Amino acid sequence: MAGGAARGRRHSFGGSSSSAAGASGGGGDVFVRAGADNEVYVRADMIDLKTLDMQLERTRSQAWMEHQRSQRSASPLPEPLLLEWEIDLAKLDIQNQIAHGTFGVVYRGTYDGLDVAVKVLDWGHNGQESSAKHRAAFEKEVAVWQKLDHPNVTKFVGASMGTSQLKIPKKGGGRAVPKECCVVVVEFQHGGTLKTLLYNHRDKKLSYKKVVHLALDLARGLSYLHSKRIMHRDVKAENMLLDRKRTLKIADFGVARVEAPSCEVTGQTGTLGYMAPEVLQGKPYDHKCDVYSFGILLWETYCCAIAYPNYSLADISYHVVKLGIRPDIPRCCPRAMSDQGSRIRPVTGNRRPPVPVYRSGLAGYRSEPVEFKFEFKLPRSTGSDRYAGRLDRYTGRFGRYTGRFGW
Ligand SMILES: Nc1ncnc2c1ncn2[C@@H]1O[C@H](COP(=O)(O)OP(=O)(O)OP(=O)(O)O)[C@@H](O)[C@H]1O
Repeated sequence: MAGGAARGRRHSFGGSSSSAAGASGGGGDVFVRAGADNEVYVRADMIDLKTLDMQLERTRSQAWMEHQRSQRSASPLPEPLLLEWEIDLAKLDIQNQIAHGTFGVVYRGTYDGLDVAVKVLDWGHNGQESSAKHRAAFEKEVAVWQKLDHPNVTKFVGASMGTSQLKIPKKGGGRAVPKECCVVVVEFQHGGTLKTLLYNHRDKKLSYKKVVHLALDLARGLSYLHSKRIMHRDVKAENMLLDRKRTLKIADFGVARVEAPSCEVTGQTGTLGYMAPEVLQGKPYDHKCDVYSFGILLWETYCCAIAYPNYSLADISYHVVKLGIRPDIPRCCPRAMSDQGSRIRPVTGNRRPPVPVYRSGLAGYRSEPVEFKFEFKLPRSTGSDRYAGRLDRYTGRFGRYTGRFGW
């Protein structure tokens, strides 16, 4: 009460205390009574302003905390914190189904207004152990993909590690939506897969210029991945998507691995025809296995055909590993792409002349290990030396594949 009075009348004190009468205490008293109504005043010279300010501050902060607490209890549950890559399901609109993958369904949709492909993963009901394994693989895929940013790599938008709140329209048909599903959202690519493009050109082949553009896109994308120490391990036509301008984008990091420095991995991962001999044999391998697959895919892109159609694992292993057979390069292939004569050298140490393997065809294939360099120049007709220059630069990085690659 006294404090309140003190605050309320502080300004009126002025020099009035000297005229105050009827002091209630000795010279040290703070309070004085004055006037007929015995009003209580405070002696200005005795007020400890510092303590008063501290008290005031304490009261104010208590009131503020009280206010915050009441606000919190009035509002609904706090928003859960989203991880860096976690999608906000409220912004996801799933539309029609576009494909069935091995472990789920791919839908088209939008995320926050962006055209996206939504991969809803379903690992079946093969027991908790298998599901945990797949989940761990999925987490790895997300961890690899979310950090990537390159024009030739499909852009990762986000993921959800397990949700029961997906709204999937029934009309698409297909499998029932699993109760708890993991979801990957990536930028939608409007041009379909490279596999479809090659199939559509099985009769009328792609122009050479287009082949080189696609090869460059793939080379740049792979080179970027390798610079981040990532092996894709499943380079194949199905996993290459095209945008509206037919720029190639590497997709599907399901089996991609981050390569530990100076470390090789084992395990047969990939797709038969694209697997490097060392992978087929179950030997240790590193990022060079992608270079081998790149070569096979380059051949497929040029020929608009499948490298080893209808081969079983046993057939491919026998032909590729034991006989050292590789796809035959057509004679019509421009020398700039096919003639690796000056680039293929035995790495056995003896300086024999370069081996123009492709000319002799499969019958004359030399099986000694060769150093293969993807180095081709555009012919003048394409009117662009720029690409040749870039490709040369890229070649430097890719030029160390020393498997049995005998074009
Ligand atoms: N970003 C995308 N834009 C457009 N279509 C896509 C996209 N991602 C995937 N698809 C389509 O979905 C198909 C399957 O996708 P994806 O290969 O990622 O699934 P998957 O389950 O990993 O399949 P698999 O393991 O059999 O290779 C692709 O072939 C393509 O047609």
